[in-house]
Amino acid sequence: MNQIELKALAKINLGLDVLGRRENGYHDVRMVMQSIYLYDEVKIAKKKEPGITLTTNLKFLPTGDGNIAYKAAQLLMDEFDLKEGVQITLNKHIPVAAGLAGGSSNAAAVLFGMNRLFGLRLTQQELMNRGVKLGADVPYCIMRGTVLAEGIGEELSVLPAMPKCTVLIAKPPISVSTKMVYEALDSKEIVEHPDIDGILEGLRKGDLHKVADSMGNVLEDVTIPMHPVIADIKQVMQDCGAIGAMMSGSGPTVFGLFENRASAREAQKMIRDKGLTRQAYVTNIHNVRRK
Ligand SMILES: C[C@](O)(CO)[C@H](O)COP(=O)(O)OP(=O)(O)OC[C@H]1O[C@@H](n2ccc(N)nc2=O)[C@H](O)[C@@H]1O
Ligand SMILES: Nc1ncnc2c1ncn2[C@@H]1O[C@H](COP(=O)(O)OP(=O)(O)OP(=O)(O)O)[C@@H](O)[C@H]1O
Repeated sequence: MNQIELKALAKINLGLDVLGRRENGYHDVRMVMQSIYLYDEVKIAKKKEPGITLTTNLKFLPTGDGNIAYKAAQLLMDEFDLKEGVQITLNKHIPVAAGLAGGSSNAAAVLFGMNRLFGLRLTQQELMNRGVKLGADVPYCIMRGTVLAEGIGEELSVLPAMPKCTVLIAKPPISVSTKMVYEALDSKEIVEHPDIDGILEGLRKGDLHKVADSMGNVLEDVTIPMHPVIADIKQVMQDCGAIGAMMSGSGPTVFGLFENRASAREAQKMIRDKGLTRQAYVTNIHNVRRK
């Protein structure tokens, strides 16, 4: 095998609770993660010359070790003393710095792909142990599907699959720093914790409405006051019949869950017409899980 092509899926957080802060600044979380059918195309090809070269369709992204996909390749190359080099091609469709784990998912695809390409025989857990060194969302992006994530996001338990529905993603044209959002949370009191157990119960019963009614994200309390457009987008989604609408991760992307695809399209159009953002996409829950 000389090359491998992979889909690096985006994630949304159906629930995101923060339980405490660790001495190193990271936070203990309790999150319900879900893959969606919005993806970057990641191609990894062996090349004779040693080293890593990376190209991407987004000119503003770093192509050296500032790119998390490059870092992932470097990690395996150093550990296994690989003599051949790799050419990584990223065709990005997932919005950047959005709360959709785009970079983490690219890194996960590189770890998974290089394990195959070079016959490294690492188990999924061994890949995830390496992934967490690159970012807290990387282990989940290796596993995918509907998952409870605890610890800093790396302790994963598989959940019953999320019932199928249409997902509208809308990313306002602002960038949010995940580090800054978690830091800002430290100076706030968390008044209401999201009902993560309610989401788990909804998933066990296969009850989409129970899941949607229980959704919550404590990081909204930090990001929304800074960027009220997030609340405006949620409102449009709700007005158009979303059964749930919430910010994903540290934001600023908002996702809406719809039972009816036409309503999702209507919300997409209204979000664009109101000038809230052009980056609005209709997609689906995607329950494929890597084993
Ligand atoms: C917001 C989420 O995307 C929700 O899934 C994740 O919790 C963040 O995952 P991520 O971006 O892969 O996180 P990392 O790249 O490891 O960390 C970025 C920054 O977020 C903060 N961070 C991240 C994860 C965590 N459990 N606690 C934190 O406080 C840290 O300040 C860190 O410097
Ligand atoms: N392969 C990559 N894809 C996207 N961004 C990357 C990549 N490599 C490095 N970056 C940098 O990482 C930063 C965060 O990008 P990313 O799209 O992963 O954020 P995110 O969606 O908020 O992720 P998360 O939900 O895991 O916090 C950007 O500022 C970007 O410059």
